[in-house]
Amino acid sequence: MPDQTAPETVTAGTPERGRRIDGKAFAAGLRKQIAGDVVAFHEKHGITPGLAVVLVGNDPASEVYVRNKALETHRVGMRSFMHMLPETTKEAELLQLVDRLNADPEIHGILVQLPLPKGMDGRRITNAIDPKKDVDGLGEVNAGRLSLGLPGLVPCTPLGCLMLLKSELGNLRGLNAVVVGASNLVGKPMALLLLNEGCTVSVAHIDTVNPQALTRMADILVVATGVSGLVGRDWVKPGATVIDVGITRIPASAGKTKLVGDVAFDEVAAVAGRITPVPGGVGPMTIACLLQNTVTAARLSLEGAPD
Ligand SMILES: Nc1nc(=O)c2c([nH]1)NC[C@@H]1CN(c3ccc(C(=O)N[C@@H](CCC(=O)O)C(=O)O)cc3)C=[N+]21
Repeated sequence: MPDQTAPETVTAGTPERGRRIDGKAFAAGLRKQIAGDVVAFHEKHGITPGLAVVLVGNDPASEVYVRNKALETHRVGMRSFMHMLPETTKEAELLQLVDRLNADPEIHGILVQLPLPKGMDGRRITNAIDPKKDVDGLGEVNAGRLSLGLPGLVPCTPLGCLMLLKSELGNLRGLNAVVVGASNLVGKPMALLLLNEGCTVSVAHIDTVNPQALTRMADILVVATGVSGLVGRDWVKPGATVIDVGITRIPASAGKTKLVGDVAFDEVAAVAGRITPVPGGVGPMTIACLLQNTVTAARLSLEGAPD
């Protein structure tokens, strides 16, 4: 269908530039589907999926974010259990809570908000979560499964990015994908997901010499560094699909703040084929995928159980 809003200077045959990928709308559609799955799951099994979110410490931004997760969990008909622990919580107490949540049959998904306060071993906590309830997909079992291309729970942010890419581009096989950032939370699992889809994948990171030389070859460019505005127009191949995972809060006018991504949106939109905005791109997809993983975890809880 022709785009009625396109400027008249865009004629047939001119490649599309800078189309905004609406993650917020996509996430809303996904939530509708999840709400339907939750009803069907309850009708079939008499079980309502439940998600436990644990926040240690009182970072106000994290508190808002954790409350949003709880609201969205209720909106799709699932149960939400919030645990807000003081900054002074001992690692052993947190491990005890995780064990209780592991054993609780009403809880199908467990998420411990990261980063944890200094002195706590995040790896140890993450690994203490039952792999069947690890809706963040960050434990060693699920990370290992992803690296082997086996089914498992996949980290929410990369999963959301992949959904957007598949809905925009269809089959990704053979495309050149470059991931900027190699974190365990986003960059590494993103690279593995793209590899499992048949992309030719490169990962640029903090020690990469001349990352632009790599990124300029990318059909798919995923940026997850936390460095706001890092990626400018000279990093991007004309027509590429750009996914901006970064979210940084910066001061704006009149004492307000605003969110910006790792990609310099306006200048990159002029060369990219499609691009996700910040806010309204990857962020809402992350939460929708968390809800989806909770339904998946509820299904996993039935495995091995009699019908
Ligand atoms: N165990 C763990 N898992 C996580 O997935 C995790 C975490 N810890 N710690 C913190 C980061 C951050 N994160 C975000 C998800 C959605 C938005 C989001 O919805 N952003 C909206 C804007 C929200 C606003 O206006 O503040 C948007 O981009 O449109 C933001 C940030 C998940 N994280």
